[in-house]
Amino acid sequence: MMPPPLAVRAVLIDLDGTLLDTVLDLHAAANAMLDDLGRPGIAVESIRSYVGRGIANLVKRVLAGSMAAADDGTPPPADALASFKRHYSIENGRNATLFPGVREGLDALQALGLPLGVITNKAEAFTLPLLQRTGLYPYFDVIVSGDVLPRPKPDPMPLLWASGRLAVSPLDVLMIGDSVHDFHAGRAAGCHVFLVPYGYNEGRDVRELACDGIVASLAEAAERLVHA
Ligand SMILES: O=C(O)COP(=O)(O)O
Ligand SMILES: [Mg+2]
Repeated sequence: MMPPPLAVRAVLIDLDGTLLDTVLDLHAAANAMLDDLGRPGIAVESIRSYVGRGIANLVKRVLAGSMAAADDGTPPPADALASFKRHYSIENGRNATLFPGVREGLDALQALGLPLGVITNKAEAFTLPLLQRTGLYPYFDVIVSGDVLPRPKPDPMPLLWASGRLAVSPLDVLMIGDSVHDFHAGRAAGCHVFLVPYGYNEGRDVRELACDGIVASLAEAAERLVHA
């Protein structure tokens, strides 16, 4: 049986793994960087699990071949990071695709009169061109990238800031994401949280997380909402 509809005043949505499948572009940039460094390439499946904590952490994980490389608090080597950024600025959006139900879902959310935002850990220099190239940019009233505030997801700061920009209480906001970072950021901000099972989540199953709903698509998320 369907749960009763959730009443909200705004919806914030994660980018990589929720709106767009960006893993092929990230994979191409990672392999071009490894080639610059004279190192062998990496499998696309590794990239899929390494996405989610921003580009500096992605580069560290690619160089180390390990998820844990993101946790040591050091920056990545400057030459590797510069190479990745140079290649990603060319690859960004080339092979990125909307997940099924994204456009229908965004149209339905707009039809409900809900303001929409993007909350991503991707750097702003890549977020804005990507949203423009994929035609999603006009849907959003606020876009918060990973490098525009002192603390990115899983900190609640980007969600609290976006809620303020939209002049709504975070308690009336739904965060839709694909990962444990979206879940923790949403919970800490006091937002409702829906998760999609088709994204990246660092290789783990989002069903392990006690969120307010697992939705197969953004279209299904929209069906479960009403405007408060
Ligand atoms: O880690 C990244 O670069 C972006 O990830 P996000 O859009 O899922 O926050
Ligand atoms: Mg994501």
